[in-house]
Amino acid sequence: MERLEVKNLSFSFGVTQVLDEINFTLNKGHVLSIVGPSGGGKSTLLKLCANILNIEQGEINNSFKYCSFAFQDTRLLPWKNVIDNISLSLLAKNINKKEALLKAENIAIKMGLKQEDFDKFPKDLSGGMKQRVSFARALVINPKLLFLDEPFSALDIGLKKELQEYLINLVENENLSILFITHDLMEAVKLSDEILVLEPNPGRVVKSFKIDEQKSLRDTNFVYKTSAKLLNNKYIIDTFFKG
Ligand SMILES: Nc1ncnc2c1ncn2[C@@H]1O[C@H](COP(=O)(O)OP(=O)(O)OP(=O)(O)O)[C@@H](O)[C@H]1O
Repeated sequence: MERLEVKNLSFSFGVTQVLDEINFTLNKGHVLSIVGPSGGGKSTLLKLCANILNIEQGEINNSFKYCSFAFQDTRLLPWKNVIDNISLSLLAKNINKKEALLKAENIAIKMGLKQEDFDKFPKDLSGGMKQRVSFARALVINPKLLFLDEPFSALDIGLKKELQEYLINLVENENLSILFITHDLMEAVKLSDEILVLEPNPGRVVKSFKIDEQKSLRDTNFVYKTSAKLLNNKYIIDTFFKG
């Protein structure tokens, strides 16, 4: 079965150790969140898993066939319009231009973009629209593993809910797997099968929580209650409030 396996992973920037002996496994069709305070090494961990940074110590085995990313900072190419930004990853896979454009348009519509937006450049898009484009670009290749780094942080609650529900549908019905980095416990509770708490200086996993409730049934009440319970947990208190 496809999986992402992280074994004894440690990492330093120069003399500063950022991650210390991280271990976890993300299985197919599961969502694993890493939560922790700012500067704790969450983004570094995700970049190592996504092969954006080189591993120094430890091991990462990723057997998922197609992986893609969405970050808080959408990193759209400013000189390309909406559809060209989305279709780029397809063209990189040698899919012919006509088919790539059609696929890009289809996913753009699914992500709530309108035909009149297709020719716009990133500078003419709102933050929410840019994030829709970023998700479309990530999903157009039909990834099996999605790396998400705080992609909902700057979004209004309506768009956040819409994109989260879209992802939950892909996880539950198409076995999408997600490695999700966030400092928002409620987001993690809404989406995850498992939440790892990353204590900073250096980043170490100090606690893991499993959530069994079916994701599509996690309403606001469930998310509030579960988050409130976690906020009373010693490890969460120590990591977020005493760190
Ligand atoms: N390229 C870099 N060079 C040197 N130090 C870095 C670099 N990137 C990150 N760091 C440092 O590594 C530590 C962890 O940063 P990282 O961005 O991984 O944390 P984070 O938990 O994702 O934080 P946030 O939630 O604020 O994004 C921080 O002290 C940061 O200053």
